[in-house]
Amino acid sequence: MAALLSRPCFISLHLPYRQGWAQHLANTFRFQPVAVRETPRVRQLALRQESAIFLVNERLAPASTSPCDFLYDIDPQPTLGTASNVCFEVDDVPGLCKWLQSQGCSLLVPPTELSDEGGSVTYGVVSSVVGNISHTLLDRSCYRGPFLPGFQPIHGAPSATGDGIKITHFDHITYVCPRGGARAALDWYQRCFGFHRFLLNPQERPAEGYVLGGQGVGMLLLALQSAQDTPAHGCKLVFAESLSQNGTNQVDTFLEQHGGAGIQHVGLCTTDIVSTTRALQQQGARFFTPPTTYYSQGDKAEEIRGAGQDPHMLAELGILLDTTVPGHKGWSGTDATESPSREYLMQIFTHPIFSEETFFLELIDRRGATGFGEGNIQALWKAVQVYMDQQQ
Ligand SMILES: O=C(O)C(=O)Cc1ccc(O)cc1
Repeated sequence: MAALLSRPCFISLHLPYRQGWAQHLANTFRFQPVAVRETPRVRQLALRQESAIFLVNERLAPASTSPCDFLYDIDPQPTLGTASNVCFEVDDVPGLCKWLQSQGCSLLVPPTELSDEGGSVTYGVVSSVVGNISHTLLDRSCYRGPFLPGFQPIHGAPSATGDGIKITHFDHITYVCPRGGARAALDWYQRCFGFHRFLLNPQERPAEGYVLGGQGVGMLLLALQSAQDTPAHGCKLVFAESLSQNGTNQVDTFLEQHGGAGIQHVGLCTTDIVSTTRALQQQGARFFTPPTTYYSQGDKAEEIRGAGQDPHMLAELGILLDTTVPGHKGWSGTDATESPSREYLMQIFTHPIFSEETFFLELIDRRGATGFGEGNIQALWKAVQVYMDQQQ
């Protein structure tokens, strides 16, 4: 009985003492604070934009917390900033927890029922096989309140509407796995949670995964999609593993500075990346800018124009674009501009959110393309390299 999981209900972030990132998420990214829970030791704030919800967990005192201080989550020791929990809605929390335990998974919080005037929910927390990641399994089918029992609603907070920011849902969650660990993680999520394999690129061989090589990128990517989701709206899980020899890339740096495997980034789906990026930059969000050669290499400008976008505008904002053609074996650099039915995607990546070079956010605007393009990942890795050199 593998679980049938739907789209994530929320992604939970843990901040070290006195790192007020919740304000940034609200003021800069225009996530709307919808509910709060405060105890003498912790504050938990739920912020939402359409169906994307972050639960931001803060410590209110430097003293160590107990594992049960955070409701619907557990405390991921040590205390560095981390995105460590993904909550999925499920139908039968006790049945699923029992089955996961029979598969050798550790149950961190047994099935627990909580209620208030809005109704009742049942949740449990299990640990993932990847790093410090845990999953809250939640049945809120009998709950009508604004967020979850135990939280106070926040009314009247400003919404993003009218700002040009258009974020609709979580598109994907990318995990960094230790070397040799991506395949085992993929198998675990398929077996335990019923996720389906998803090929990221027309060139990907299912047995090998999407291997990116050359020009400084050595990485293996494998991806899954939850069983109930459609390709257009499903949240994917992406497992990244470094294959590179020199150990100074984005994936190895994550492992080193995060103290092990975990969630590296969350892709936020936007329906208008140009207006969203412009608005976020005006609010002070910092994004990686690709090398200037990105827009002048080969026939990139032609490819961008062929997709109906303006190369100068994308270059000014730092937005990346990759094209594919349905049924065609290549991605960017192919003869995509000759096809009327091309599919493409645009992406941009924020600087790391915490003081370590670890977790970041991505904006992704999919125009029919469901995977990722190698050209964009190469541009990101180069931009990160320049950024890290400047930090030293
Ligand atoms: O392009 C994306 O959004 C991905 O999720 C692929 C990816 C994985 C790891 C990286 O360090 C950079 C890119």
